[in-house]
Parts: sequence; C-alpha cells; structure tokens
Amino acid sequence: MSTEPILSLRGLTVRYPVRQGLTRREITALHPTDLDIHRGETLAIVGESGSGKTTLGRAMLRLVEPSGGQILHNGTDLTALGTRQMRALRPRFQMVFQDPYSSLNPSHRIGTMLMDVLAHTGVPKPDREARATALLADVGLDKDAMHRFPSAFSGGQRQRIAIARVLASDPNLIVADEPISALDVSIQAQVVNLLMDLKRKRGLTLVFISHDLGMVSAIADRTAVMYFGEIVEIGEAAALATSPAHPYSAMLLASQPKPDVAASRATIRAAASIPAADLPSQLDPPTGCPFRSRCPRALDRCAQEAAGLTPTTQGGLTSCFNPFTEDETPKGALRA
Ligand SMILES: Nc1ncnc2c1ncn2[C@@H]1O[C@H](COP(=O)(O)OP(=O)(O)OP(=O)(O)O)[C@@H](O)[C@H]1O
Repeated sequence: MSTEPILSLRGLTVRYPVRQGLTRREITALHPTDLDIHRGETLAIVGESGSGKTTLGRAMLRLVEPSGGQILHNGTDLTALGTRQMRALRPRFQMVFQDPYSSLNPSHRIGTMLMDVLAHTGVPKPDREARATALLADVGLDKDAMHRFPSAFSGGQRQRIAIARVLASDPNLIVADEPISALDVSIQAQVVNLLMDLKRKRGLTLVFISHDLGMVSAIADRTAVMYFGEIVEIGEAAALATSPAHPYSAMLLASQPKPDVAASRATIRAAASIPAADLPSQLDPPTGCPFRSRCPRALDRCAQEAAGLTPTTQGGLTSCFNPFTEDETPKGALRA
C-alpha cells in the first residue's frame, strides 16, 4: 500500500442551513477536518447516528458542497473546480449508498443501467454489453440479470448491482456509506467480502462508513472515530479496536454486540445508537469537549477547551486531555 494520499482534506467544513421557528440558522455538521486518505487503504469512519459520517463521506467527494477548506487530489483543490472539470473527475470518485432499494431506478433494466454508465465513461458501443456482463460476473451475478428490473432482486443482489454500477465508472476511490446496514444479517458478510475482494483485485481505495467499530476493525487498515462532527480518534484499525484511547471510542466498543452472539440487525442498530437526548444540541454547541457531559474521565479543563488531535501511546491521534493509554484496558469499563 502506498502512503501517497489519494485525497488530502484540509480544514474541510460543512455547515447546513436549518430553521428554528421563524429564524434561519446554521449547524456545523463537519468541523474543520484534516485527513489524508492513503492510496489503496481501507479507511473506516465510525460513529453513532448524527456524528457526521455521511457528511464527511459526501463532502470529500464534493457531493455535499463544503462551506470551507480544501480537498486536494494530485495537487489540485477539488473545491476550486468548476462543474465541467468536476464532472470529468467524478467517475474516479464513487459512492455506494446504504439503501439498495432507493439507489436503483426501478424502471431501468440492469443491463441498460450498466451500459449507460459505460457509455458515459467512453466505452465503445459494441463493447458495452460484454463489459456489463463481465461486471455482473465480478459481483457474482449471472448474465440473465441484464434483462431484469431491480424489483426482481433481493436486497443483497441489489447492493451487488449497485456495486457493479459503481465499478462501471472504473473508480479509484469508493466511499461506501453503511453499505450493509439495510441488508439481512445473513448476507452482510458476503457483501463486505465482495467489496474487499474487488478492492484488492482492482487496487481501489475504500472509505467504509459504519456504526460498527468491531466489524470494521476486521476489514479496515485505519479507523477514524467521529463524534459531534469531528474526528475524535484515528489510528490503526486493529489497535483502535483493542486499545482505544478516546473514552468515546471505548464506549462505542463496549456498546457493540459480541461477535460470537448471533445478533439481529435490530439488536446491532439498537446497541450502536444512542438516544438523541444524550447528544449535545447542534444549535447550541457546548464549550470545550462535546463529549464531556457523557464522559466519566472528564477533567475541569474539558469544559473550557477542546484538546485537538494529538498523538496517543497506541500510535494514533486523539482529541482528549485524559485518554486511555495502551496499558489501560478500557474495553467493557464504560457503558453506553
Ligand atoms: N441536509 C441537511 N440539512 C440539515 N442538517 C443536516 C443535513 N444532513 C445532515 N444534517 C445534520 O448533520 C448532522 C450530521 O449528519 P450525518 O448524516 O452526516 O451523520 P451520520 O453520522 O452519517 O448519521 P447516520 O448514521 O444517522 O446517517 C446531524 O445532526 C444531521 O441532523
């Protein structure tokens, strides 16, 4: 794996306009974020609902317009590109969405859908059918699928088709936004394995968004943990899952079902989500560390100032004044 970044985010920020009664206000869904995405790596972005994972994933591809900062790719700032230049780069940066039911047009046959993308990427007409059939084979589907509509397929098969459509653009980077959380538990592993196989075979860079810190540690090279619109910890995936430094990462781990327990999708979601009441208000953000109201390790200074990302003894970075060190064993010590 090369360490040359395929994308470098510098101070990337996203604010959304919101209405509060008659007043228009803004929330900061992504606080200024610096992040290098290394060519060929699998980078997991984890965090609870509302922590800003989707916003970060979309903003790095400019599918959400950033309010500030830069997205550097081969020395070019993508935020400065016009629509036409961006359109030319777009096929190289693709997204797989959570819901394979709404992401496929129900009135298009699978073959038409794939061949349309191949046409846009400049594949000559006589080659398109064979290429589309090969893409279906790559995702484990028979060529009969070409003539059928999305309604003929199960959720897992639809997600395979959505992946084939993304591959038709010949991307370098794929952001997969919770690609398995809408699928039955029994087929989730198959879709993850497919993505990982395709990534290896094609030398892709994969950003995998998930709320399941335990699961991503098995597939990712690095994990970034988000809370309240910020990366609060980033590091090597296996190390972060066994010895997290930020109390929030530890809490997230403790809230995950154990891998040897056959948990239903509902249990996984319930365990990984937190009541909205526990999150600080985006319209009235707290001073200091946004996690301090839930943090059993909070110090007085956490109310006044945010720590900013600094190196951990585990080899990663965390924004915490009182992180767990490598010698401590936070797993199970905290409860969501
Ligand atoms: N278009 C929008 N307009 C206003 N607020 C938004 C918009 N999209 C997201 N938000 C808010 O931004 C914050 C981050 O949302 P985001 O969807 O990025 O989080 P997430 O971690 O991906 O959550 P989930 O796992 O539920 O998808 C949330 O408070 C959300 O309500």
